[in-house]
Amino acid sequence: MDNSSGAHGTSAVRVSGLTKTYGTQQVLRGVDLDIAVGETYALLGPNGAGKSTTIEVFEGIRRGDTGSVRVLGVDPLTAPRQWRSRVGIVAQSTGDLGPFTPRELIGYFGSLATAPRGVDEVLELVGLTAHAGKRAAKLSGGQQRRLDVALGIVGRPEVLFLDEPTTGFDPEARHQFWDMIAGLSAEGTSILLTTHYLDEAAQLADRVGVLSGGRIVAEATPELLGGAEARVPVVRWRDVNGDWCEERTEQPGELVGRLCAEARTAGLAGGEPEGLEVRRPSLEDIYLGLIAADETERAAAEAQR
Ligand SMILES: Nc1ncnc2c1ncn2[C@@H]1O[C@H](COP(=O)(O)OP(=O)(O)OP(=O)(O)O)[C@@H](O)[C@H]1O
Repeated sequence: MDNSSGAHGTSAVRVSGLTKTYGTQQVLRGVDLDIAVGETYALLGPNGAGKSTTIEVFEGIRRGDTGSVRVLGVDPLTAPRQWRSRVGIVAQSTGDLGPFTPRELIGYFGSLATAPRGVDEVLELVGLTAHAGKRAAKLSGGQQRRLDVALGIVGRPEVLFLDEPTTGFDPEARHQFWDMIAGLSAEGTSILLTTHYLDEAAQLADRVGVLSGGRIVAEATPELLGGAEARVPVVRWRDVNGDWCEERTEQPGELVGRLCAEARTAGLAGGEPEGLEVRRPSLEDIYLGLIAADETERAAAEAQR
């Protein structure tokens, strides 16, 4: 059924020109995405950028206005019933799970799938074994989120959509989650996740895309996002007057050597420039820079109208 061949081989998700307007607010202005089978893709963007809207269109629970959407080669809106069992969904918020326990819920969701994972295996994968018999409503926020993830993966989906999956997780749970996702990815699962944690995107994603102003404004591997220029190290120090100085340079060692020589000449204690630090911009710095640049560009375009 899936014969769509994208830039990275066969596509798990292939979207072009997706637009969506709520009332008078145009949220998506032409989203293009091509996620390969087996790829893990992190969709980043500020609050309200339209990440959940995009994912909901891919899940077939929301209708885009225009554009072409194919998930596993099929239009989610007209997909046959068996397509659903090939797609796993972890929405941003889950409804009331009633009086049931994780074991019962995982068992029930698994019974709807053609080749489900075992209930104990799933409980173990999401770290809920010790809470398998508690009522879902009595679980902590982080434990309920783990249960959401469990219900999304029990059917052994080929494509997994995760909308802010680790919100509310403690650091240990996030690391366990990352290991679990790495395992699913190694099994060949295609994964699209949204997250506000840039370390999570760097850890998990083969590629990241930045959604801003209704479009994907940057897309690359986490190591290459924003280009080489954005990764130039930044040297910060206080000058002899105590004022903060900052310089971006490809040769931080050379600059530091010069600053040390100047500090010695000025007779500073130990010949050390005060407050000296050399930093390579993190993925978060680069992401924030891309968002700020896009907002400035859009404001300028708006002002010219
Ligand atoms: N059903 C709806 N009706 C009207 N407006 C909506 C609806 N759903 C979302 N919106 C609006 O569309 C915009 C995008 O929302 P969306 O939830 O897709 O963003 P998001 O990138 O997922 O944000 P967040 O990071 O906060 O989860 C927001 O301004 C939101 O208020």
